[in-house]
Amino acid sequence: MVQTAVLRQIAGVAVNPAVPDRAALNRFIQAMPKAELHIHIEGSLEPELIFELARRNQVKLPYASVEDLRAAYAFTNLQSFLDIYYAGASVLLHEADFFDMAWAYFLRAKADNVVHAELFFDPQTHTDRGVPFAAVIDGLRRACDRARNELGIQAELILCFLRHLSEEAAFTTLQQARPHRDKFVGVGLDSSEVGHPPEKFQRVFAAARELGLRAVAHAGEEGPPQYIWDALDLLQVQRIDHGVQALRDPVLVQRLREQRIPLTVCPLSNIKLCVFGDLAQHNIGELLRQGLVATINSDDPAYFGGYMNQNFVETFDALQLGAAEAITLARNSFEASFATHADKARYAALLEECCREHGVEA
Ligand SMILES: Nc1ncnc2[nH]cnc12
Ligand SMILES: [Zn+2]
Repeated sequence: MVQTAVLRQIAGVAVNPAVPDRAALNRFIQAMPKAELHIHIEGSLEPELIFELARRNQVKLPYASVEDLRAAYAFTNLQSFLDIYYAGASVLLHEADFFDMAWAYFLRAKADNVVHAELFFDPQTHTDRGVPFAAVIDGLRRACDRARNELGIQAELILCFLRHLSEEAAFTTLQQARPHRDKFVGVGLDSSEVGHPPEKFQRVFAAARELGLRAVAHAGEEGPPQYIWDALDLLQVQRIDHGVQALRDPVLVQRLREQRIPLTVCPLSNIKLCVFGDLAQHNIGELLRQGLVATINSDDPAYFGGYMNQNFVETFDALQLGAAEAITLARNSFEASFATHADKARYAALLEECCREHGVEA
């Protein structure tokens, strides 16, 4: 049924006179309310802010200038990116630094009409350098609260364990997080995927679920479909981050479709990290045609060349997607979010209003 509905929508847009050209479609995408569910807040740290914080905190960087740093953003795979990403985060020392980083992201997200955002953060990247856990989470939480009050963006935090580190280190982090339980909604799993399968973190995810936390995990970014199975069965996650390798396993696709397990896909990230050769080869169109609850997200926008709307517009151009897919992706993002029922209803109403204003069939 779901698949039929998607196909009908896709068929509809090809002849939809309400969206006559790419420029009109881009205006609709720009205005469309959307949720961002896969953003590493440390990956929103723009080179300019890295240099400003380095100066403020007297941290020496191995790059002479913003341009020098940007020139180093030529990645061949996930690990080549992570090495630079962790180096960039070394300028974050104080509560105010975490606030400034997240606030800069929220201003950018507002410009893209993001109405709901769930931010990943990597506490171990900071606590391992001696930064107190409280400085990290309090700065981020303060920015989330201000985003809600001043920008109308509902924002939540998801604590990610670094999978290249040990299970014991993840347990220590969960312990540090316990007094701050009310400041974040879930746990995730990120960093180097291949060689660090979900099973390594089965017990720590069980402990997190005991605390009433939601669970998500990166799986099937570079790693095999089996990691997606294991994230679902062993970690009992509610969403899969990336998941683009799922199409290699038709039985897995059937499960994802039937259980409506969302995939938080990040097209520009996948190109920058060489998961696909170019956007025309990206499989997000196919994921939608297969009836999966796929969403579009920016991952690490300061490193990968674009925030939400850039991801949408470049992907839509390359794959010749239309308004029907844009609406499906926005709806999927709300469905996949950890928003309350009341907020989900409000987002749906905003989307309908946007469709009406742009003459697009909802
Ligand atoms: N794309 C990505 N995959 C895994 N870990 C990450 N940490 C930041 N970005 C990441
Ligand atoms: Zn990610």
